[in-house]
Amino acid sequence: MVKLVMVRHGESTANALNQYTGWNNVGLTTEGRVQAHYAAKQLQGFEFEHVHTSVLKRAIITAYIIQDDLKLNYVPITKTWRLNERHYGALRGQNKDETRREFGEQQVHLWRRSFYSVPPKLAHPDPNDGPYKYFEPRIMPVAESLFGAYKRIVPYYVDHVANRLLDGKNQLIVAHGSTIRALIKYIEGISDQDIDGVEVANGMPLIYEFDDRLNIISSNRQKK
Ligand SMILES: O=C(O)[C@@H](CO)OP(=O)(O)O
Repeated sequence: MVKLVMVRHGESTANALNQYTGWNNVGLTTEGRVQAHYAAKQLQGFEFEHVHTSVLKRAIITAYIIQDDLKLNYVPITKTWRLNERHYGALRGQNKDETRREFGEQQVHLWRRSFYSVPPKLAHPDPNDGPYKYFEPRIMPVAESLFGAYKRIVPYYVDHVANRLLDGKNQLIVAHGSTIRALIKYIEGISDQDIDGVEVANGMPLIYEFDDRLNIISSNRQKK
């Protein structure tokens, strides 16, 4: 039996302001740090061979807090743009309630939770500097549906996480709401329609136990 644990970062400053975040690189609130420590507390005794996170600091800081609390700072960590949150395009930085008033509840729900809906696009991609400067410019999105994010997330999971699980080594992913929704969809084989109802809370470890062919033996995911 091998375990995969996925944790959404603790509350970010943008979460606290009810803003769309996506690839905006915001930090954790005090409450977010508390949630990261709480996640570690839930994972006492869990040992993992590798940590996977995004290049966004809210996830990286959460991962470091968990590693530190579990005294597993030495475990290798990979930071990859492929595990970044879904890119929210021109919605990023906007208040979610204000967009509900402007565009209606239904449109906002589609942007936030449907598999194929693409949020309004940026006129131009951001410059690919900072964490993205060694990647070819075409990786920079102007907006992503969950499907768009899924297409870049799942290949990373297959090549860098599933192979290690198949080798019997526990893995920890510390990432984002939509990144983890995409992975839940892939791992559980959830339909394009039903992924709409899947939510991921900040700092609550999602634990899967697999057999040696990566069939799910158990999971603590609460289903509606
Ligand atoms: O703003 C975001 O990037 C995400 C996660 O916080 O929000 P939503 O729940 O709307 O996908």
